Amino acid sequence: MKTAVIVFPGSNCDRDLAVALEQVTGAKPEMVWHRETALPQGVDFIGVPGGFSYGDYLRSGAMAARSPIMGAVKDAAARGVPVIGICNGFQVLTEAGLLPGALMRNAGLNFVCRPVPLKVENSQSLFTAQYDAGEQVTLPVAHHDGNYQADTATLDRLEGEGRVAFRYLDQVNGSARQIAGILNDAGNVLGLMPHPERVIEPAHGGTDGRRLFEGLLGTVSA
Ligand SMILES: NC(=O)CC[C@H](N)C(=O)O
Repeated sequence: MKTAVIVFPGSNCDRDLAVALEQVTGAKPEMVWHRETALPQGVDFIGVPGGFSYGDYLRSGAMAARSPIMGAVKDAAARGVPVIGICNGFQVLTEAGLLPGALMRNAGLNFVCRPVPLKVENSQSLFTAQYDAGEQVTLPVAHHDGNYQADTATLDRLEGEGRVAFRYLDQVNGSARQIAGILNDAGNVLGLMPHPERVIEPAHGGTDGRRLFEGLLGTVSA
């Protein structure tokens, strides 16, 4: 399986994601610098990592969404290649129009950095097939712009189409309907604020993130 991790100036979770992908797939991902215009031939999975791309200037993810590589990411997503955007990656994917809504400043205006309990709302997606529906998991968050907002019609559509993948059990950042992660309409793009790549082995203090990557292994052809 060929995986790729996009790297922007200011990304800081790219290596954590690379380690997670290597542990689960057995192969190192290609690290793709934002100035590239093409992805590795035959890429099976694309990760857009967390961090502070372009220093979060303008709006978190706004400048990265306009990087040269994002054209290729959009083309791959349109072909059905699974794409995950974690934290800043989620912000990039909304800014790029690959996911609806926006990540606003946290309601409490604080940077929130702690493990949070979540409910797996959809266990049928490419990314969540290894979880049980309604299962509670704990994943860490670390962000100041995690307050997911969209208009009511969009929120209703996300709920109605089973596109809310993860929901916070507690109020963490002011997100509408406590949404922590959403899918695109085709189901091959996931954006989530919590960091599954930070809890993949017991030494991390938890392993609840590992099954997300293992689920992909089972659904993406080798
Ligand atoms: N960990 C991250 O990806 C941080 C995301 C983003 N820059 C924020 O603070 O909201």
